[in-house]
Amino acid sequence: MECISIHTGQTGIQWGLSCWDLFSAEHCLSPEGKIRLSDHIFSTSSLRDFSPFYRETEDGLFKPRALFLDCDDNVLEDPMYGSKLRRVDSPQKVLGTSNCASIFGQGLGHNGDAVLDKSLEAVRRLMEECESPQGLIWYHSLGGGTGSGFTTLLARGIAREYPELKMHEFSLLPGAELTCATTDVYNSLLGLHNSLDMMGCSYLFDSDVLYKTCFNKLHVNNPNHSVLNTILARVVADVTATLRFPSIVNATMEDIEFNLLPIQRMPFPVVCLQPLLHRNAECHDEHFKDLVMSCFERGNQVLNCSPKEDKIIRSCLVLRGFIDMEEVRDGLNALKTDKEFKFVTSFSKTHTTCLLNSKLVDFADNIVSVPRIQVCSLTNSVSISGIFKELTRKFDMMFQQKAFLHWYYSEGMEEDDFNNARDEMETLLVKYQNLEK
Ligand SMILES: Nc1nc2c(ncn2[C@@H]2O[C@H](COP(=O)(O)OP(=O)(O)OP(=O)(O)O)[C@@H](O)[C@H]2O)c(=O)[nH]1
Repeated sequence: MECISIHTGQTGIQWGLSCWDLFSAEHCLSPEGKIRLSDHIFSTSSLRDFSPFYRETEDGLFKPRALFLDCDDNVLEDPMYGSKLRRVDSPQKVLGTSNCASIFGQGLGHNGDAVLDKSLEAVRRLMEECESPQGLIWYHSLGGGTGSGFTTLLARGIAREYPELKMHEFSLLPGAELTCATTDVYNSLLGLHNSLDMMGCSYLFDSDVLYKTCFNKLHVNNPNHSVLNTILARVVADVTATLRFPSIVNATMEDIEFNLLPIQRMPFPVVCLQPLLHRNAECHDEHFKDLVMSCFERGNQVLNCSPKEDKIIRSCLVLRGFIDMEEVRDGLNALKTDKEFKFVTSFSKTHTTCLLNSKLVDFADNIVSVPRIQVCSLTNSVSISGIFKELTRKFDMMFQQKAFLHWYYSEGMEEDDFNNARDEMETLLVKYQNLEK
């Protein structure tokens, strides 16, 4: 069951390139796609593990089932990401000539249109190489015009042609620390409207929270995009591990939706990865029980929320590395008996767990330590509604002033597009409110 990854806009491409560095290391592949036999003998992965995320070429190389799409080609100018993107096969990348100036309307409108046909063609080519495609996994920023607007345009086009495909996404919410456009707020809300319409599962990340994680936990004083992307790659590698390696739980995109997201149009689990330490930090061999409990603490999340403080709809833990079963039993018992967890009991009373005996590895440019065991929690919790409330508040402030709307209207968008996105967000907030009662 193959998954095709689609990386849109500068963030989507750069973050994606970091992810593929790590995926390749975990699957014992060289950057060119050759199997590293020496690594492979000692790893727990087998050749059959490649097929969901890699296609085999006629000359025996394993290449990512991935597309790198942008309305401009600025990423080529970046010394590190530019050289990595040049190595990607031409049919797997489509780069236009003008960026969307952080306007959703430009990605949805003429700039997006300019690269739409070639992008759809590239999707068709990758689909033809799949035996049993299950879906698409998107990577993008919600703040950028391409990441929000073009993602929406292309997702609609693909859904028309392949309505049976599942769609999941990794989306970066804008932050103030590393450049931020005033139109970010509109783009994010309009982009989230697309998430509600199209995505079966949407993992959100907050740039500012990641930035603070760098300062406070990794002690990196001046984190650039490359640093943030290696952290994001570590998290994504764990979230996708059940799709990439043999797993009993969450082995398909459909399983993930079934296990984690029982309510329609509420596709937002909160992700947390533990431990997350700088690679040069003194590494304590942490006990599984402590790692699991720390997954629910506010300061360890990738979003500014705390899944434990509000009701949990469903929750799932992905455990990786070499895990002692005694340790696991101990940890899961502590979790089960912790009275602080509040569940929406019509959906769940406890956490689901999947164990993956896949080896944790180092990769190029990585700044995070590689521990013996790693825990990633995926929690569908009411606590994420605080993020949407804050975004809506900022949106309302700008929209009431009609600030910057002419940049969107000149691309053919209308007031109703904004009203509809805002109404959908209100419906979502009410649904969360009702669950908390
Ligand atoms: N984490 C991370 N953030 C990035 C990266 N590149 C840009 N950003 C941030 O993403 C936001 C803008 O999104 P981009 O991805 O640059 O925009 P885009 O989707 O290409 O859209 P346009 O530039 O409007 O065409 C800004 O807040 C940037 O600081 C990256 O590689 N990693």
